[in-house]
Order: sequence, then structure tokens, then C-alpha cells
Amino acid sequence: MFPTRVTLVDVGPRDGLQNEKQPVATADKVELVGRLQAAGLREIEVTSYVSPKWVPQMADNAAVMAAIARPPGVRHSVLVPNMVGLQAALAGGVATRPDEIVVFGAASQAFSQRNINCSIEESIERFAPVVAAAREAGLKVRSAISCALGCPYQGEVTPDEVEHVVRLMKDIGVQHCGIADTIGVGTPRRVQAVLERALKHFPLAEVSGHFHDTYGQALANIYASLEVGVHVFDASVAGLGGCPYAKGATGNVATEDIVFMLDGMGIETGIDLSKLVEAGGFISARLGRPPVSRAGKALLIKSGKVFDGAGAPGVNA
Ligand SMILES: CC(C)(COP(=O)([O-])OP(=O)([O-])OC[C@H]1O[C@@H](n2cnc3c(N)ncnc32)[C@H](O)[C@@H]1OP(=O)([O-])[O-])[C@@H](O)C(=O)NCCC(=O)NCCSC(=O)C[C@@](C)(O)CC(=O)[O-]
Repeated sequence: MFPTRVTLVDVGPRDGLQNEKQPVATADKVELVGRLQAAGLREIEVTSYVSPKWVPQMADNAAVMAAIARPPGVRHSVLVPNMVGLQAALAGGVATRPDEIVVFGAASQAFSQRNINCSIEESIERFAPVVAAAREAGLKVRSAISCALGCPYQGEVTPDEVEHVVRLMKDIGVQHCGIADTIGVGTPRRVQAVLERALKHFPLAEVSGHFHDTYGQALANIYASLEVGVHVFDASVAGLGGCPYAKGATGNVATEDIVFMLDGMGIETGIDLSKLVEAGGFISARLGRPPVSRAGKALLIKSGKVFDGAGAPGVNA
């Protein structure tokens, strides 16, 4: 049952950077995607086609999609909340279109309202034509279900509430179910219980975990997910990120930390840890602070890149 191979989707360029207050140069986003590809990542969430008034950092979505290298075998995904977003994602033609879109809902009504300005039911109504049109255009459609382990506004979220949204996503033709612990409050047994609800509706290869590390539970939750066979995870290089509509939620689990753990367990990822660490060092230097990734920081220091506490100026800059 324990997987021998894991697929990691690096969401750093999107989830990792969306919350940055200072503008991140388009060229740096493009270089980050290139470095992740060079490190062996085969699935990268590049940007989002959301309102620039809501998330200004992603306003250069089309420019990033136009500039990234597209090596064979690498799949690029983007977040899309509605038809406006899908049309924008497809507007540039085959050279700039993503391979996959992610529709993002929530298991909590309160979070749905704050994040996408509508109820859960309204979000599903919005997603239905988006899913149909995206599939018609040949794109794979993933879903992300936020607050599946707890909500910053509502508090407790039950597995029944999560399963309700999983079923709604399945009914509108979504092909993949991402279970997101937006505020990092999930613990291993609860994570397993929620994943088992998703696995009632989606095949094993089409259920993934998206764990923020706010309470230090993310690696334990990934281990718990592996125990039930789940082997696809979102992660963010350097541990970047957080959701602008989930106050206090820190970054996703760092890709470097998962790869370090999986390498040690003999589980294949296809990712070159040293190149990944360099990618994390690159973006951290651009942001002017050390990586949040424990493994990333330790390996950079081990290789002679020392942080002075004031940030990470000069690391691979
Ligand atoms: C969903 C909307 C657009 C609804 O926003 P709204 O204001 O309710 O939308 P609207 O349909 O009333 O339109 C208002 C204006 O926005 C424009 N608009 C409408 N749609 C788009 C679009 N797609 N792209 C660009 N512009 C758009 C539209 O054209 C109009 O422009 P105006 O006439 O005022 O000039 C808004 O709430 C929004 O963009 N929210 C951002 C949500 C977001 O990006 N959150 C962070 C990502 S989710 C996340 O991080 C969680 C996740 C996935 O990682 C998993 C986890 O950890 O939980």
C-alpha cells in the first residue's frame, strides 16, 4: 500500500508568491519556473487568472505563461475561478495555454465568501460551465477544496462537509480532488479520515494533499497520507506562501523538506534535491529573506551560503 513513487506539484510560483506585498518581477517568476523544471519538477502551478484587484501579485499571469520554457513532459497549471479567468487563460492560444486548470472551492461557507465572494453552491454553479469548457478545450481540471481540515472564520469543518463538496466537484466533471489544509490545523488521523472521504469519489491517483505548515504538522500529514496510499502532494519551494484570505496562514510545506524525507525513505520523486535547494535559494534571495524550508536552509548553509539574519542577499542572486 505504501507508495514507491510520489508526484510533487510545486505551487510556489502561484501559492508561494501570491501573497507577497512587494511586486515580484515577471522575469524572476519565469526563472523560478525554469529552475524548478531543471530540478526535475514535472508539475508546476504557475499562476492564477483571478481578479488583479483581489490578488495584484498575479496580474502578470499572461506574461508569465508566455515566457516560461515548456520542456516536454512538464505540465503547467493555473488557478481559474470563473469563465472570465478561463477565457483569459486560453486567450493566447496554444503557445501560452496551461495543461491544467484548478477550480478552487471551499468546505466552509465563510471562507468561500471571503476568498471568491460567493457561497459554496454559487461557486459550483460558476465552476460547472468552466469545467465543461476547459475539458472541451483539452485541459485537465483539478479542484482544490480549501479549509478541509479547519477554517479561519468558521473553525471546525467536519469530514461530512468536505465530502459534500467533493461530491459536488465530482458531479460537475472535475477530474482531480485536492484536499487543502489552508491554515495547517490538520493532524494525521483527521487527515486520513478526510482523505478517505475523497477516495470514495475519486481514484487514488486523483486525490492529493495540499498542506500548509502553520502548526508544524505538514510532514506528519504527508506521512499519514502515504499510509492510506495517497501519493500526489502540492508543495512550495522554499516554503513560500500563504493565502491572502486566510490571515496568519503560513506557507505550504516546503518542497525541499518533502524531497529530503522521501529520499531518505527510498521513495522516488524524480527531483534533484541540490538543484531544488538552489531554486529555493534563488527565489529567497530575490525576496530578501532566507528560505522557510528547514532542509533547504540547512543544505544551503552546508554548501557555504550563510545567512546573516537580515535576509538572504546574495544567495544565488
Ligand atoms: C473570484 C473573483 C474574481 C470574484 O470577484 P467578484 O468581484 O465577485 O467578481 P465579479 O464577477 O463581480 O467581477 C468584478 C470585477 O472583477 C473582474 N473579474 C472577474 N473575474 C475575473 C478574473 N477571473 N480575472 C480577472 N478579472 C476578473 C470583472 O471583470 C469585474 O471587473 P470590473 O468590471 O470591476 O472592472 C474574486 O473574488 C477573486 O479574484 N478572488 C481571488 C481569489 C484568490 O485568488 N485567492 C487566492 C487563491 S486560493 C488559495 O490560495 C487556496 C489554495 C487553492 O491554495 C488551497 C488552500 O490552501 O486552501
